[in-house]
Amino acid sequence: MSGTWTLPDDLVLPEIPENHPRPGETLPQHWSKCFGCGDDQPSGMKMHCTVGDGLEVHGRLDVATHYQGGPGFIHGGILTTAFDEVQGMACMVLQRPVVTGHLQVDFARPIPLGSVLEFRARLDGTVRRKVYTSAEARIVDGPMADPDVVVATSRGLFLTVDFEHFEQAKEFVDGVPASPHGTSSV
Ligand SMILES: CCCCC/C=C\C/C=C\C/C=C\C/C=C\CCCC(=O)SCCNC(=O)CCNC(=O)[C@H](O)C(C)(C)COP(=O)(O)OP(=O)(O)OC[C@H]1O[C@@H](n2cnc3c(N)ncnc32)[C@H](O)[C@@H]1OP(=O)(O)O
Repeated sequence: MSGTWTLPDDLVLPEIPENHPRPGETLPQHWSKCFGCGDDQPSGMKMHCTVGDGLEVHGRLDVATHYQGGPGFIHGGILTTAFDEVQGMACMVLQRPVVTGHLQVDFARPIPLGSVLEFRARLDGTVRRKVYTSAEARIVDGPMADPDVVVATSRGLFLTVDFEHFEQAKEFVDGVPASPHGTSSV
């Protein structure tokens, strides 16, 4: 990673709640209209995440042709969105809503269309409402697949918020969500 990112010394590691999905199990979407994970968002990426060991979460993304940036390669914003999603999902263990405060991505290798990306994200610890996360991506299938090569990395700071944070925008939710506000997994 070339960016600056320093983890604080006083990080707290959360306990994994009894009702949290176990390793290998799928994490529920946090919001059905979410562009990253929602199954009621036709234009979205529909990413699914599973629980890994400890505080790790795994996600996959099929790099579709309409995710194109430069000719033949993924758009950097799409890759950033995928990191935002899986790192946000790594915060789900806290069982509180979070929003992204800061996200920094290093694009280490080009990622061609048709790739299948595997993401490994983790919650590194919390300080008060601040949630520190990190993640890597690898191409596990497709034309330039090499699961030993990290093609991108990300560091993200999330902030826990109250549900009221989303109340102020509820008028703007499009259509009728499949899982109404406040009845998602947490
Ligand atoms: C999207 C969730 C839907 C609801 C689902 C509900 C439950 C699901 C559970 C979990 C969610 C699971 C998965 C989520 C997956 C993906 C989600 C994608 C997430 C997004 O895509 S979300 C959209 C983009 N996101 C925003 O739309 C945020 C806009 N923004 C704000 O709403 C405010 O900006 C906010 C709230 C971030 C902070 O505001 P605030 O007033 O609450 O907090 P305040 O300023 O007091 O800061 C407190 C401490 O954080 C430090 N701090 C703050 N910001 C910092 C920064 N940028 N860099 C470094 N440090 C920062 C301060 O320095 C201080 O630090 P200290 O404690 O040390 O003093």
